Amino acid sequence: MISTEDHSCFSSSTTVMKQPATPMSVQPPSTPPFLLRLPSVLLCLHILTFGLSDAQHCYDIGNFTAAGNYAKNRELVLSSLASDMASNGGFYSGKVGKGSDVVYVLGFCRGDSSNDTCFKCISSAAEDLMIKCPTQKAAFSWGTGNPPCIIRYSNVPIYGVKQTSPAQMLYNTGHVQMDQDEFDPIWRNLTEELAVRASMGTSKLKFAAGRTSLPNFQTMFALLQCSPDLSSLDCQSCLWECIDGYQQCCHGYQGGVVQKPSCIFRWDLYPFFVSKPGNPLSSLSPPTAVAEDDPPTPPPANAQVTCGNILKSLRIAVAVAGSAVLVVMVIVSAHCFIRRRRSNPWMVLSAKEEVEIAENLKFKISEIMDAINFFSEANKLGEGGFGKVYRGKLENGKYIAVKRLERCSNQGQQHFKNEVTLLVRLQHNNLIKLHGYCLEEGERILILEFAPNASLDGFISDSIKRVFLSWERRFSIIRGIARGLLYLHEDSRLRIIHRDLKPSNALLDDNMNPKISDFGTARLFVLDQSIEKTAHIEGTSGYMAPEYVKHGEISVKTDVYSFGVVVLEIISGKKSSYFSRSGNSEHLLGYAWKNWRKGTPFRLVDPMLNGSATSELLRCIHIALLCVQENVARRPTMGSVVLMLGSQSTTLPMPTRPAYLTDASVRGMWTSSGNGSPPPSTNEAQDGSTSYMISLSIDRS
Ligand SMILES: Nc1ncnc2c1ncn2[C@@H]1O[C@H](COP(=O)(O)OP(=O)(O)OP(=O)(O)O)[C@@H](O)[C@H]1O
Repeated sequence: MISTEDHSCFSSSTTVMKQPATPMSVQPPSTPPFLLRLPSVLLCLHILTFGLSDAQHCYDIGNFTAAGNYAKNRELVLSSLASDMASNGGFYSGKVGKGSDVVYVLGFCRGDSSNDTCFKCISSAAEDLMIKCPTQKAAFSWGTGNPPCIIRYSNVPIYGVKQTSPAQMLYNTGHVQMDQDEFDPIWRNLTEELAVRASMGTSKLKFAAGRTSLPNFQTMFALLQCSPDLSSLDCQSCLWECIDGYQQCCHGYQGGVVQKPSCIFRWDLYPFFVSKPGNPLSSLSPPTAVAEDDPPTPPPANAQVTCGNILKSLRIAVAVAGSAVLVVMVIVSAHCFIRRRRSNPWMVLSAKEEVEIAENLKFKISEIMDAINFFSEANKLGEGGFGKVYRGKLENGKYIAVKRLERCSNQGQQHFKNEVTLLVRLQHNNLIKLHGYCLEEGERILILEFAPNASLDGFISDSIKRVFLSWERRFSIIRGIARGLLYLHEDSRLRIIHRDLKPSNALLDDNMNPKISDFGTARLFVLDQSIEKTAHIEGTSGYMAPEYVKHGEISVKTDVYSFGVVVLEIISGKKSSYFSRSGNSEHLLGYAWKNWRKGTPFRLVDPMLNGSATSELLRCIHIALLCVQENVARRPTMGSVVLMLGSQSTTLPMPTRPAYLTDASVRGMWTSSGNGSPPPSTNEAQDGSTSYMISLSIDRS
């Protein structure tokens, strides 16, 4: 359980005095803890003397009379809120009264609260609200409990309404004790991944917490939560604002809190949240959850800044100056605003900009119906595991591809969320663009950039269309796919593993430029994490790396493996499934390896490529074989692949034996494993390849 001292330094000067001298595990071992803490405690006290903002905020939208019905209704709704929440699992939304006297209320506790702490936090916050906002028609409180809780009431409906101001920010006055440039991407990856996870929660709980290791042996912990009534998009944008807001005000410090009426964010270098078996923290990986009995240790010192109130706080701070330390703090705080963009030059969009984009992306169902002629078969481009894809034309003449997800599938719901939340933030010439989405009338529709030449798959498996694939074109497609994957793995704001790279997910625009598509199975990854284990295998036979199929291990190298298979297919003009279908039990990778070993690699090459640049071809076979090696560590990263493809002079290491699983062996493994896994759900494509979805019983230890 979190001690009261943990919260104290952020919110109460009395409890700051009680702050125990327990050394934090996050401090460098060589420095005596009291020396490290001393200046920080001084800072903390100094900052706290200029006054903290209240945990409550009374909105200035009108007053009620103390003897009127609104007052009675408010008292009724607030005094019963704690028990209403206790019986509703920590989140409650309701209303009391009629007409102009109706009072709407909403409350939620932090996801790691116990029933007891939740109850206490809500009860005292409700009481405080009645005292501190005696006649105001709308107000909210972050509570004074630890963990905190949020209450809002208003005379207008608030369920599902995102409220992001005012915000409260607090930061830990200790500084990050490692190279900031090395630290920043790790921080961003953890917080951004948790923001996505939290936003994908349920209508009862949108909460994610986790941790990641830092190169200096410290551990970073973060927790993000939204009011569960928010939509995923609203939740995510609220959390992005918290993350960006923290960066703006407090970049460089070693912990902080950003609280808004609709969402909260906290991070630090010590375990400040509680994980119990069975609560949402336990199921998060990566980052891993903190063990239940990890003692929550207080930070060395903290200070507070109220966002939206920052300038006010700074003015007061200057007024109580006399303390050189405060002046330094002021300068540093002001400096943070300027530093943020400089420290994140690649952070192109702010959270606000992203929300605007998400809003602009909403399409009306009527617009889509007009564009694709009411889902007419004549407009159908193809069909995947989760629904059909149609070609359409918007009123402005622009062509689009409309992906309509099956109505009934839960899995489809997850895929839909995944595609929207990822695609909205990805911008690269080799990734398909998201033009919009539609969620009307029970439909889940993605409006995508239209690729006039459809998928690479259609060219490889069609002996007539394949003629158009000269070696120059194939090589340019290979390089384009490599660049798209590199962007996903290393260059975008997020680390993304695609998990289902295959020729049907490489679409071709009118210049035959490849665009990676289908992010339904894509997975966000934490930067410093090399391997994650998943119990949910999704992908297509022939393209999935063996360690992923057998053990659920995902890493960037699983995509590298799929890339290698795709390159061999492009070079050979044959699908990996071709060999097993033609009665020949040999897999494409086995065939390629055998000929490589025998010194006859050109046997693999599509006869249509006779006379093409042989050294380039040979180099591509070589690179592809490096990508599909059994030894995961030996497979190159996409960064190395792009380099190797771009220069004929880079020396390539010798490939070792590839690993592959035939379709039959995948099926056999899953049906006879006896590991309790259910049989895979499959979707057999016309070409004979099979898409798999299976939940494995894997050992997560
Ligand atoms: N943006 C697009 N432009 C043009 N054609 C497209 C577009 N998106 C998809 N298609 C076509 O629709 C087909 C189905 O696409 P979808 O992404 O739904 O599934 P898939 O990748 O083929 O299979 P799976 O869902 O099993 O991975 C594709 O093979 C392609 O031919």
